[in-house]
Amino acid sequence: MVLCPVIGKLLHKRVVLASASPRRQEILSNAGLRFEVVPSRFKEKLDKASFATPYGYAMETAKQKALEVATRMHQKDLRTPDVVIGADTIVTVGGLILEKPVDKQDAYRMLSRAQRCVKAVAIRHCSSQAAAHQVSEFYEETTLNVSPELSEEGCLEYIPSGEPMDKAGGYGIQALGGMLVESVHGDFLNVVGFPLNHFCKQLGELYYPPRPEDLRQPVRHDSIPAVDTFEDLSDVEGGGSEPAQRETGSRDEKAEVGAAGQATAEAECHRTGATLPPFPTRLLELLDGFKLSKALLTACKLKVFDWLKDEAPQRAPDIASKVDASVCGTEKLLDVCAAMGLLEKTEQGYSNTETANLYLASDSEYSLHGFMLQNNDVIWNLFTYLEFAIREGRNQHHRLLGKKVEDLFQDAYDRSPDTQLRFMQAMHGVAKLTARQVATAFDLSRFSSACDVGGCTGALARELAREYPRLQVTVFDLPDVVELAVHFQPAGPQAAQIHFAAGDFFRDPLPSAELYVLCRILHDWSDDKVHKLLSKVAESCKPGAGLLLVETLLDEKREVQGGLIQSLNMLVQTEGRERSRGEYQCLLELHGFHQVQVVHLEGVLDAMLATRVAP
Ligand SMILES: C[S@@+](CC[C@H](N)C(=O)[O-])C[C@H]1O[C@@H](n2cnc3c(N)ncnc32)[C@H](O)[C@@H]1O
Repeated sequence: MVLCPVIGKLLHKRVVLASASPRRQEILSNAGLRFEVVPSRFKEKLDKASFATPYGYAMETAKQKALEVATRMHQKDLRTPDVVIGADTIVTVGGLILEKPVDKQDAYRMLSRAQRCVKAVAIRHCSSQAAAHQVSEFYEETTLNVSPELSEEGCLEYIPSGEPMDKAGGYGIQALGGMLVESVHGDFLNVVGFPLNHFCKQLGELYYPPRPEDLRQPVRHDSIPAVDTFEDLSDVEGGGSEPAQRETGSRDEKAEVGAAGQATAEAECHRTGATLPPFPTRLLELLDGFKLSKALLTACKLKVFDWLKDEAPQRAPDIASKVDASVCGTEKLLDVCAAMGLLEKTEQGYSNTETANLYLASDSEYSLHGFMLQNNDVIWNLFTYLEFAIREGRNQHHRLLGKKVEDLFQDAYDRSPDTQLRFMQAMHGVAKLTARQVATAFDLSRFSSACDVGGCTGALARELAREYPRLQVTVFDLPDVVELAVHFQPAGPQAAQIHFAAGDFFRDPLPSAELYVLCRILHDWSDDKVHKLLSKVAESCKPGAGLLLVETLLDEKREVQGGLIQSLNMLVQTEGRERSRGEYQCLLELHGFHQVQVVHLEGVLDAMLATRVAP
């Protein structure tokens, strides 16, 4: 299971680890990364004196390792991998790179001082042209403190075990030497084999905008002192009792083998407060997400933001009496709303933020209040059955309502004007936010008539009419929707361009038009019904007619979470699903619509325009 979403970004890429280190491989594959192992043959003979810092030396070595593998693979099978990961490890004391101890005195000198384990990592993003490769690089540094009680005597007792004599830094942390380490400051996995946390953050910076908590731990370049002299490192870090290995595995890898030893179990034994894993802030935020949503929805349901709109700040008891709720409960709710950035809290009391005035008050022009209520009263309840939805692979209306639901729109909701109106308010709020983008995604000026099939309140029709003053738009929807649509139609010059027609798009003829619009319609329905509806639209079209489709395309490059949540939403709520661009393209072509153009809109929607060709 891939827990770290950013690792998932690499799942469909050809990733190569330029290292034979078993510990490094274990850490990366435990994190869910899929990769091939191609150990680098780069000879670690760079002139250390030409680098200002040990970090610089390690970094260049890591980069060269990745480059050597990328080049060799390209030459060998003419297929450059997508990503090559190279790494190099050094251990320093007082700015000097440690070698294997030359004698027991040297071993004692090394053992009795704090050591820094520095791992440099180069992530090479390959293209077919080597010169165009991009390299992201970072290093991670972990300090190992040896127990101050460590006596020369204790140390000298340890040295004859032989362990320190072939390890860079003088001991193996997972072996006997772990007894000497009192604390580890920094990433423990960095010492074991690979700085997984920093690696994920680095990928996150590439694939997602950095989150504030990702930036919390400062990079510590300046904590690495300059180096005066370096010894030849070829014998260092090797776990060096097997010099023959040096040809195939790098000193870096052997350092890990030596350091990591019998990893996990012993790591547990030696774990102290300083070696605890990072606090799972993001995970706990995710866990709390449903409580925050419910607080937002409850504040909307109680119309808190209506009472505070354009008003002077009010105190909790005043609001409590207006919303008919307890003072202690209201105060807690208001405080959470303030923490979420929806209210401002001052000495004078609480007031709406701009966001609340714009979107959460029920009478604002771009109000999402209806959408919030739909989420609170219907979708929330459906999501309590998410586990069943996942197990059964279907929506959960039958469980919520305790009856069989054949047609989502005609059977699922009770068709009382109140619930119908709430649904329409929800659709209206979202449609108003996106209608302008939809209306302007393509040049539609060649059409003189349009039919918005399932056009609900006419929010999109209005924007189409505004954008194209000679366009006549018919909104086609179920009879009870058309009846209530009057509540959403403001007067204005566009009113004369918009007409409503009642009917069932699966059964009744569609109004004739040069352009048909299906906005957020197809994703509600099974493939069978999608074919049925597209056949009806195709039958109603003359050659040259247009079909404007607005949906969330699953495979488009966008902020992933929104599209995927929408997909889950469709599973829980509808008979349908979100589909990929390829799937829609096939559907359109099957029904005689060609020349498909796609425009990505802000948020999760995409618009596709296709032209009906002669059958
Ligand atoms: C998800 S809403 C989308 C509304 C609007 N297109 C938008 O993007 O805001 C689906 C719309 O299809 C309408 N609808 C559902 N089944 C229908 C049917 N059989 N015939 C006509 N309209 C239908 C619903 O009443 C609703 O207005």
